[in-house]
Amino acid sequence: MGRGNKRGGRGGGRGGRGRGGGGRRGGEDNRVSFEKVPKQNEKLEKYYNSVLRLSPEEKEEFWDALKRELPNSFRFAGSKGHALAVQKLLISRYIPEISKISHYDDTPVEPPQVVPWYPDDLAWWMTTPKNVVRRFPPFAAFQKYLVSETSVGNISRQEVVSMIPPLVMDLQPGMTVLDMCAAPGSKAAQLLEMVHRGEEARMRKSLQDHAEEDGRAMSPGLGVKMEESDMGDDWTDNGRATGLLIANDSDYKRSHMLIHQLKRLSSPNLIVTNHDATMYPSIKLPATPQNPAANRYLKFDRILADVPCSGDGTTRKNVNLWQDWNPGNALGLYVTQVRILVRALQMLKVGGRVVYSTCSMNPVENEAVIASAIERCGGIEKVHLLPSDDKLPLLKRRPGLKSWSVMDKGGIMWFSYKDVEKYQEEHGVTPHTERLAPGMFSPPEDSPGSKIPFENCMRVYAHLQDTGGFFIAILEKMSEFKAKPESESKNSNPKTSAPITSIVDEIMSQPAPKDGGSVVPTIHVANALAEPRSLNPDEVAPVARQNQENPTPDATVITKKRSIDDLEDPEIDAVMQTKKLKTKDDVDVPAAAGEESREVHFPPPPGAQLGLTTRPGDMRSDSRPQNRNRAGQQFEEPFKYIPGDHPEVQVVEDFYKLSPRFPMDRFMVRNAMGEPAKTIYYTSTLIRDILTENEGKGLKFIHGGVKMFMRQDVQKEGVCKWRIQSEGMPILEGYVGEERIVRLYKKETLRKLLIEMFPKLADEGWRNLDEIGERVRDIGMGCCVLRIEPSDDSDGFEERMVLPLWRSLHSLNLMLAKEDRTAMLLRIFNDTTPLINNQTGQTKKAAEVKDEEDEKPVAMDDDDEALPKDAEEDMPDVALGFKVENGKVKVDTSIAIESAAPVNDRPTDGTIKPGPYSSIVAESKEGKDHTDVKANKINKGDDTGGPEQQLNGTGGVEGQVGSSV
Ligand SMILES: C[S@@+](CC[C@H](N)C(=O)[O-])C[C@H]1O[C@@H](n2cnc3c(N)ncnc32)[C@H](O)[C@@H]1O
Repeated sequence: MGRGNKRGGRGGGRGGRGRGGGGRRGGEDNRVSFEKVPKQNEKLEKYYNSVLRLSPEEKEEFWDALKRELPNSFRFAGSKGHALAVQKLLISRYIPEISKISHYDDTPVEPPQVVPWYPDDLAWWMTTPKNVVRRFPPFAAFQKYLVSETSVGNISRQEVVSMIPPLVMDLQPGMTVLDMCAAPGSKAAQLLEMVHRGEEARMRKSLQDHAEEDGRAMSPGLGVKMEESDMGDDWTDNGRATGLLIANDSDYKRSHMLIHQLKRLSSPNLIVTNHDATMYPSIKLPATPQNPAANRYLKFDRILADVPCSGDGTTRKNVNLWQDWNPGNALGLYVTQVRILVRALQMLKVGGRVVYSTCSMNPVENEAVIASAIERCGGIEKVHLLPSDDKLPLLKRRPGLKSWSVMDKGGIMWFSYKDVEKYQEEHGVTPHTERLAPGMFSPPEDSPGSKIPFENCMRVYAHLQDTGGFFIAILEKMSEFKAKPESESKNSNPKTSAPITSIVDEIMSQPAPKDGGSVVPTIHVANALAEPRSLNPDEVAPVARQNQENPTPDATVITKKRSIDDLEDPEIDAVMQTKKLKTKDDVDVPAAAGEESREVHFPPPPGAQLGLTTRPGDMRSDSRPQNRNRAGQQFEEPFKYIPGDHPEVQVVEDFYKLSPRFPMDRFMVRNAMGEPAKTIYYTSTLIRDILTENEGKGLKFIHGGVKMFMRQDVQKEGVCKWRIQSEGMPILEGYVGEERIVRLYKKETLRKLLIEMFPKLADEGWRNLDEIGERVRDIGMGCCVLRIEPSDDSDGFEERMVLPLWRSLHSLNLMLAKEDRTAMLLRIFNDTTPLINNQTGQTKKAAEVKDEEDEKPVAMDDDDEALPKDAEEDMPDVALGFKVENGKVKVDTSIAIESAAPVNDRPTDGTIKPGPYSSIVAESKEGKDHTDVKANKINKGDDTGGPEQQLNGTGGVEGQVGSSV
């Protein structure tokens, strides 16, 4: 059921969404501004009218479609089972309602429809514009559902073409995957879901298989039949996913957007890094017992290179492109795009695949980049451009271009580089032609490049299925190669090469070791030093980039989905880094005399051993609160693993009666001391190995690990102060002993727990809690696991869920953030009852402050750029101390400890936000007094404060709704 035909652009039909009638527009602002922007650009039209070779009839459809606003699309995210459950609601509850709406203004309303080529009906789109859905009252319930499920990560508002690249990667669970340019992270989220595909079912099966050995009662939900095909092949770790996703972005702020996006998936198999992808560093792996002396480096099974591009496929969303498009944009990006793709191919395993994608239609950024990268990596014997026609058969697309012309900055079309050379012989290099390079042109007929099967690429145009424009190519590495230095490639622009380039080229062209390890960017600067010296690519990169790319205004092009403001940051950072890296102290350690090639890349900065790390973005080895560099970037706290026999781990093991089959050697903390202070994280083994092996080597790891336990001040002896976090729950709950389990079967009981915070247990209050009343009355204080079991009962659940519960002295509380409670109430009960907070006055007040903060606007689309509301939360922990002086709690920023307060309550600048502290005067190290904060009582860990405040009043709870393992 192709939607393209239904709405088919072509100037006919309704002329696209929102065009019918002349009445008042439903969504004013955006739509009006969309319609106001003149959709003409002479050069753009001239270029694509020529280069795409569309028939006159198709040209009309093409331009019509590009001028219409984009359909409203979304994807059900998370594990397949859970995504399908949320999708079912759309079908059963909301589509029937929307079907009753015939028109808004004069425009007919179509209910959402399935995107035909997306697997399992998990992607949907609708013609009614977002603004209408937001504001037209009959859509209110549907809008609430969208907002609520988006806020908890069950729905991703993503443009449909942006969903394509992950789908053609053939990513299997267990694989190692790199997303080189990942922010804001909608594709990375898809990739991470694929890394975890089948995990839920496998873990259930594994628990089932070991129930007897573990001496655990089986939950009814665990016995359900599972399709073998849903389980995948990743069995080596008791069903837990063993694969890995590294999501990277060179822009520090954007890499934190990425954390925000991906954190919702609570994956212990994820690392976020912040590197320039053109020189992505090699990642070391631990030596094997068989060959302890050999260096091993991580190579990837799959890499996504969704590179920065001119974005001219997004005119339907970024309407200003009509005004801003300029042929120089693509020319400015080509070099970076080729470098990213070459680096991707270097870091692949033999047999591994790179998917290269852009939202540009320009062959200079697409086919030309593919051809240039293949040429530099040794030709089509080394790298295959794979066919893609077997992928997503219902997706309408066109094959890649076999030949194309290039438009220079002035709008002149050139058919070959020979013509450019001839022109330049006569006129010299002009500003319009200076950026043209041989590799931007289609390979000459007699060259090896002409054998590249460009038709294997996918070109998606707006008019084919009413989408944005996109380009996708799948490349497979056939054997190892030594990449040609850029300066030796006949495709590069000879006029923009600079001597330093060869240094970078040499770094980037290191051959991979035969053992399947990866390239170590090690080079020798023979003339400069008596002994060979290794250089850190970060040292030379920005210089090389500047020399080579010779930035002009064109170099700061509009990369897709980025505002001009956003663009300035990386450039500034690069310059700042360049300046900084020129200092002697940052120079790499010389290799030992006589050593052939020492693999010292990204050395620990001077003083790192002493805990005095100062380089921007390095993993910090110190714990000083001096946590920002001049560019405002935060330093990262180190990742320190704690041994399984650590006393705190032992306490946890004992309190929760964890099965001995649970791996206790994957707990990690983020402070230099390596001591559990506030949060204990959990990661997969591979992530542990990577974070440990590369510590202090200059890799910019900015996120890794799932919060598993959070410290809680509890006054009663014998109560474990480590409460389970909802994001860690799916990983742990199957291993928790019966002593800490509460089973719930009735929807009505859950509804009470969701609506009412801190229901009282004392004074017979437990009687109101139906089937769990007696159990929660009798269970010991502290954290427990609430298992919501499915049953056939009319008041029973279809889906199994597991949630953390806190038993206080006199009350009980579900450890869920407010938006999670609200989303669950809506999803399970279609209930919008306001929440009741039984906290005492002061605590409640703090809760309201937090609620107000929650109201701040958030990006509604996962493709959108707005900094997420909890971006600050995503910032690395800041180590701060507190001291009591004259009866007042003061901040001592010189003390390097992890605070017991939730991270989002902790001051980062010497000031204090309302949090679980006493009435506080915050004081910075410099002794400056800050505003007196009306805050909560000191955390007493009881009904008068403590855990509840941290959970609902003042933040500290994040995570997924209804972990469903
Ligand atoms: C097209 S966007 C990526 C969109 C992303 N894949 C997604 O699906 O949400 C390109 C990204 O590349 C980043 N970028 C630009 N130059 C880069 C470089 N040299 N290395 C790594 N990332 C880069 C930009 O900050 C931007 O976030």
